[in-house]
Amino acid sequence: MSAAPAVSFRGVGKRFGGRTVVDDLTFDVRPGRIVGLLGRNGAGKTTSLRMLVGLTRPSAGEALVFGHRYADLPDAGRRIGVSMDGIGPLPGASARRELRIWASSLGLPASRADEVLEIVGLSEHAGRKAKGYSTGMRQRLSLATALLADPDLLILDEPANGLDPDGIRWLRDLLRGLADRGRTVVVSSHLLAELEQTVDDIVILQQSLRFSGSLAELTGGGTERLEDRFFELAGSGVGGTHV
Ligand SMILES: Nc1ncnc2c1ncn2[C@@H]1O[C@H](COP(=O)(O)OP(=O)(O)OP(=O)(O)O)[C@@H](O)[C@H]1O
Repeated sequence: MSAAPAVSFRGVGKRFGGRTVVDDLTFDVRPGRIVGLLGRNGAGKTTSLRMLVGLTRPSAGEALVFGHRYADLPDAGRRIGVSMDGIGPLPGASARRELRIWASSLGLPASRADEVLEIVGLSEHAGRKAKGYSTGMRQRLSLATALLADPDLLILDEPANGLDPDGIRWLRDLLRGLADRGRTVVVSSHLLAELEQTVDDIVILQQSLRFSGSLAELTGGGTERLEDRFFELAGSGVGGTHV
């Protein structure tokens, strides 16, 4: 397939102070794929996603969405949906009101707020203040925000955190449905078993790139477990010998 990549990291590096936290990261994400970004705590996943959406400036290389830096991509706010800590509606008003404000800033009709609340299963709680939401409900609200403009590319940092088993299953179906409609999803997660059931492709990051390719390629067509391959490629952890 010759479609231009939805996401390209080209020699991306990031240093904070004198410390390198992302080193020479290069990989592409093809449109219509669900890609799992995998790495231990502190591996540089969030930093990499933040560089992709222009929230952190790379120290080297470039992180591109649809061939452009985020800041230079026309209509970036509508083409790219982001669910990440620190991005999303402020929790002061009701979820519906916050989403309506967000929709308006994207040039979308207010009715879109109720549509995405329905999609993420929050319709019943739409009138409640988001600051009273549970962790899982906040996660759903963050996803609702990312989905508002029905974007071409979704960038989701740990979207399964706080979701119950029903929520995790729902998220999996949601992501698959989006990919079936040609959308691209980049999702970071620690939940290896969950990722194994959800993604097409895997990127393993441990400061530098350890693997980029299809899940099938990584697991020998399912003959090896993702968890085993992860430990082989990411090296031994610093937090102990048991998982
Ligand atoms: N603004 C910052 N200033 C200094 N160091 C930072 C900053 N942001 C991140 N770091 C450091 O960069 C490294 C990578 O952090 P990052 O949040 O990208 O990792 P992660 O893979 O997302 O981890 P986790 O799975 O724990 O969320 C960490 O050592 C972190 O402390």
